[in-house]
Amino acid sequence: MTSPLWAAPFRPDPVDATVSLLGSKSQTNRVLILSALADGPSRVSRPLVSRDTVLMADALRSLGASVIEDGDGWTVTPAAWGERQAPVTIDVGLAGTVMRFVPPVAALVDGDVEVDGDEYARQRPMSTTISSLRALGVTIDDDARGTMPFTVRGSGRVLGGAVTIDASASSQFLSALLLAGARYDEGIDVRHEGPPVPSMPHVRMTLTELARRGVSVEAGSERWVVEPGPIAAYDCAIEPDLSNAGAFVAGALVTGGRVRVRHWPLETDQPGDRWREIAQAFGAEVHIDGDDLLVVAPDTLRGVRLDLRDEGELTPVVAAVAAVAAGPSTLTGIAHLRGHETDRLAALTAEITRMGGEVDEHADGLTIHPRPLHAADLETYADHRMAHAAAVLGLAVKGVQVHDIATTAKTYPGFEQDWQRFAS
Ligand SMILES: O=C(O)C1=C[C@@H](OP(=O)(O)O)[C@@H](O)[C@H](O)C1
Ligand SMILES: C=C(OP(=O)(O)O)C(=O)O
Repeated sequence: MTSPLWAAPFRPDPVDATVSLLGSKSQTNRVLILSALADGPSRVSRPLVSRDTVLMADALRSLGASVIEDGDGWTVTPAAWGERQAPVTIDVGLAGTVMRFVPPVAALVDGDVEVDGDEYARQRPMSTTISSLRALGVTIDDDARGTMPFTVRGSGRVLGGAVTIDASASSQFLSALLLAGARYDEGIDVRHEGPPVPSMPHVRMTLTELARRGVSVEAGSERWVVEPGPIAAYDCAIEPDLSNAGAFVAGALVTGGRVRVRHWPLETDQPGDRWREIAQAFGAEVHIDGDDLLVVAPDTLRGVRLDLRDEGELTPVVAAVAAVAAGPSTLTGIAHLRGHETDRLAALTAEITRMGGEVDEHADGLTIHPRPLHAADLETYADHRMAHAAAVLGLAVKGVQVHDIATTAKTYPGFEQDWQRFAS
């Protein structure tokens, strides 16, 4: 590992901080996709501008849309879908939302669109994207391994109609088809067959954004029908990212401190809203104060038992808190995390163990037994949330250094500076 080590700030006494958050990655990338498919220009206020969302904007530009930065936001003008276009390659980085949401849109271009990404992105599951698009009439060239790179050979239109998928490895397979489906000739009628779909709040976020743009969707528990038709242009402001809020809530918890998170949305589809319940499960007091969230840590953190199937992306930071709690914690429902930025169950086990902790790794979760932890140099596996988890552990344990803290730029440019301020 060649990147410089970051000395994580250690805070032996309670933090007492107020934090404001950047915009939501998941909402920004949905809004970009839908604006690019809409029937006129849309303005996006306070978008997240980070690696994942810039990659999305660039991908949509490569497909003919325009995304122009102005003031505190972006104006998105749709592409002329269906027109002939020279071959392009889209770089998805390590962004699940880009690798899963863009191919169903790329199929609306008349031309070849190659989809590729970071080295580790080439290991993330993509077979459901490939097989579902094929079933809907799209030609795709791949090497039959169910991963990137592959080429979508669009003909300018997609027939659409009924398709059965297994979205148990990622809700993004389902969201992707729902986002583009209204622009297919027959719309889309998706049925899920298999173990439960994870991250259902993210699917609800997809449905909310579609409803705002006048798209008619019949949503069941295992079947979703999107009528063909226009997607209305829509101006919106992006909510603060509540999953990224988790690091600060966790920082308050592990130091026995308190944090005020500004502008916590009172109604939201974001899975990060569950931090209110998670903090309480660890023993904290949680209040909504005006439009802020206030979290006051207990003297002693209780161990927790949490099913995180719906909020899998919170797991690394929850696990970091669990590692310094007073009793054991069990996190379940998260087998799909093995296909995230890295195999997060293996990564968390390795890094907590590296600090002297004890973790039982299960097929679909973790049991974390608190042990006295010691300093260590923590790996982050190109995973922004492993970096957040490392920062939280470093706040609680003196001498932690973190490899590649810059990986946080995936969803949070400026994380190091904000964390330093929070910790001081
Ligand atoms: O649709 C989205 O914006 C996301 C869905 C979830 O993916 P999985 O269902 O693969 O967990 C989540 O973990 C990811 O960070 C963002
Ligand atoms: C799983 C995550 O990201 P992605 O959108 O790349 O899947 C995440 O942000 O925790």
